Amino acid sequence: MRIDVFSIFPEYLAPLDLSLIGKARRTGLLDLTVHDLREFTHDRHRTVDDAPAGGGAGMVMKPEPWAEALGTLAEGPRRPTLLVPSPSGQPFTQAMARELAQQDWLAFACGRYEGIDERVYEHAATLMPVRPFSLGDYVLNGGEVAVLAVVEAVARLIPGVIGNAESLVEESHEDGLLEYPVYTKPAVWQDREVPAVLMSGHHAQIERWRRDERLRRTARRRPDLILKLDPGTLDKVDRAV
Ligand SMILES: COc1cccc(COC(=O)c2cn[nH]c2)c1
Repeated sequence: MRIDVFSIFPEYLAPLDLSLIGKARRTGLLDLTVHDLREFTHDRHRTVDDAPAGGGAGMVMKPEPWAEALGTLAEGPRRPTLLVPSPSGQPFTQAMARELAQQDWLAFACGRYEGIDERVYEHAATLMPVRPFSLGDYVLNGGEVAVLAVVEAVARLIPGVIGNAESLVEESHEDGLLEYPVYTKPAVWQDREVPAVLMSGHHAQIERWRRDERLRRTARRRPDLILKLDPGTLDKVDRAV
């Protein structure tokens, strides 16, 4: 997979050189490039923002640098999907992560200030699919932190990026339920015991306990997810409970 990220703070994306994502880049599994948006400005001050039309607080990102930057992605016939972190974007979910992990080429535009001139979205949409997305109902100072999260959520689903693929099988939100509680040694810690079933060696009982815990935890913390479960999952869990 190829990934291009455009930001006025490229150093914010330095964590993508670390750990499993860094290794995937070094081994060629992931072809990730971070671009400084200011490379696409031509004035002495490398200006990327200006006052909002209609007044109001803050600044808005100018269209020209973005158009030039995104234009470099449209020189050939192949085009990326452009993802734009934004408080007014479509909620990012594990399902979206799975969908994006199937793509060959993703691009990310990191907004700052009050946002990017709306005409950039309109112009970009004539060149490639454009998908504003939100990590949640809160406001960050810019898109870089959201890009770190989404690149990690997507890249870890690419075969070979994380070692043991089986840990991808049972994952939170894979089937709409939250994950069961996990334990490790010691068996007793500060007078707190690991649930006996997990020490029993009875795999069927352990599996049933884990399904029960996933449903219990989801009902308690995310009742909204219970209502969205597809019938197959509910039946499976019903049989288990
Ligand atoms: C596109 O313009 C802007 C402007 C300001 C901040 C940002 C960064 O995104 C978020 O703040 C966000 C993403 N998910 N939830 C919040 C983008």
